[in-house]
Amino acid sequence: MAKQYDVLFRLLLIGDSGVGKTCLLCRFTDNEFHPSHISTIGVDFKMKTIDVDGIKVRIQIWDTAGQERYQTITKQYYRRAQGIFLVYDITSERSYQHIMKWASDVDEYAPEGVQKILIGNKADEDQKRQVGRHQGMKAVFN
Ligand SMILES: Nc1nc2c(ncn2[C@@H]2O[C@H](COP(=O)(O)OP(=O)(O)OP(=O)(O)O)[C@@H](O)[C@H]2O)c(=O)[nH]1
Repeated sequence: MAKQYDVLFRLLLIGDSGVGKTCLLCRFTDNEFHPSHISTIGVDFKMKTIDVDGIKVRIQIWDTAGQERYQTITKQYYRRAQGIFLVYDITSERSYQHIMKWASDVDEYAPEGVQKILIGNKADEDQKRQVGRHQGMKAVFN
């Protein structure tokens, strides 16, 4: 049987509960959006294979629970990540302030040199924005 992919990347979504991590993942893998918030319990993952210049790249994205009570479990997944998305909600100043905490967890638990991307989610809710565009663009990582 032909190999289904050439390279595999393990990516991780982290951020406060309710910022929209699961929704980002569903949009990316299935192009779906669910308006309800069903909190992730522990961790979950989805995969998608994309073609990059003829190379089959399998992306395995781990979706973690933002709730404090699952953090002992979720931190165990940082170790194997090659890339980490740190997600906040532009309508929640609090979720943005917590990015510093999430970033320090990455420094502590993820491999050195892991790639980090900051995502300001819920961009469609601009009228409720609490985090300015420039604020979001300011470097929050070392
Ligand atoms: N308006 C708007 N709502 C969104 C967006 N993304 C997610 N939501 C809503 O925000 C709520 C939380 O989304 P989830 O994806 O479940 O949040 P989560 O970060 O995975 O939460 P936990 O699993 O508890 O960590 C849901 O009601 C979503 O419908 C977005 O881009 N725009």
